Amino acid sequence: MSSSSEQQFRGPVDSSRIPRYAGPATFARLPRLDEVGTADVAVVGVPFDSGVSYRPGARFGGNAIREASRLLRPYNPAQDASPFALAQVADAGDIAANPFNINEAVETIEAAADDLLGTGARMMTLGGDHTIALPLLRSVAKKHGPVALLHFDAHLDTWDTYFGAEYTHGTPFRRAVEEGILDTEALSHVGTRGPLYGKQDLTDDEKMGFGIVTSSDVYRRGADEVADQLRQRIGDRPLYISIDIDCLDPAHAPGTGTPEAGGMTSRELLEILRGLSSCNLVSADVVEVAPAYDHAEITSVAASHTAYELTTIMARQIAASRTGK
Ligand SMILES: N=C(N)NCCCC(=O)O
Ligand SMILES: [Zn+2]
Ligand SMILES: [Zn+2]
Repeated sequence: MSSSSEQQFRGPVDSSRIPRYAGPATFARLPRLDEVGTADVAVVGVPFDSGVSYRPGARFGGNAIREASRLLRPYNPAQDASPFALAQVADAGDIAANPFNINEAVETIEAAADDLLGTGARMMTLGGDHTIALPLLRSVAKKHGPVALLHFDAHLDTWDTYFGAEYTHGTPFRRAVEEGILDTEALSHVGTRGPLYGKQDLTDDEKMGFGIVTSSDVYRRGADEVADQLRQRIGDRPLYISIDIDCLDPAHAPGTGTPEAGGMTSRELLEILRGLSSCNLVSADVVEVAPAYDHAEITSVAASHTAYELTTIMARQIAASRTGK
């Protein structure tokens, strides 16, 4: 048997031989899951946006991120790692969720996530609107128990209901706390800003256990200090990172459904993520990319690089646990 250090994984199409704009788009031009059998990290799309409260269109986000990811290269200097050589990363295609029935869609997403996690893969999910974080977290918690959550977003997404609906893109984390699937000792929002319905929104959120790092905090304190603080709060708990692309300023991510002025830069987001590379990241999502409002792929490029950093964190940890380091 070959030693683990000699393990070969099928990586992206070689862009020096086949131009990167040729052929169908998978994330980072990686193989499809059915081409490799099983994967350590499964990149999966969830084209669902029936939970939005304002502009629709995030159902097209996953494929826009795949298209924008054609330019990613195999070596990530910021984390000194070649993620696709450290672990098998593959594109698992899309979860087909019912656009006309939110409750059924939530069940479908949870069941499909159970199947993927059941193969031993970690999930790198491309949304879709933020509703999808709830079924993904349910599935992750079945495997790991209540998880630490790092939630990058302009919004709290801990509101109660919209028009009486429990499952929407503004409510997934309140439901998750109610269901006991989050570790309430380690919950943080990052990038929060913008007007709220009332001060009570903040009181409720704090009662649920969330800490808040606003986008102004990131600006004033800097990415390194913020990442240090988050790392201390998370410790070695199993961690889920959920990234609503509207955590970025509309200048950095115009293609999204509920934009708010005064957000983080994409550089700040990527730097914070790199500062979390030692955390036990069990799965992650990038949601709320709505390409109809995008220009020149600004938003989907930012989202593809975000997913690349998250994938790199997971691949490094998988490789380290394989070699026992
Ligand atoms: N973009 C997300 N996930 N949530 C925004 C909800 C904002 C609102 O309609 O009040
Ligand atoms: Zn948001
Ligand atoms: Zn959100």
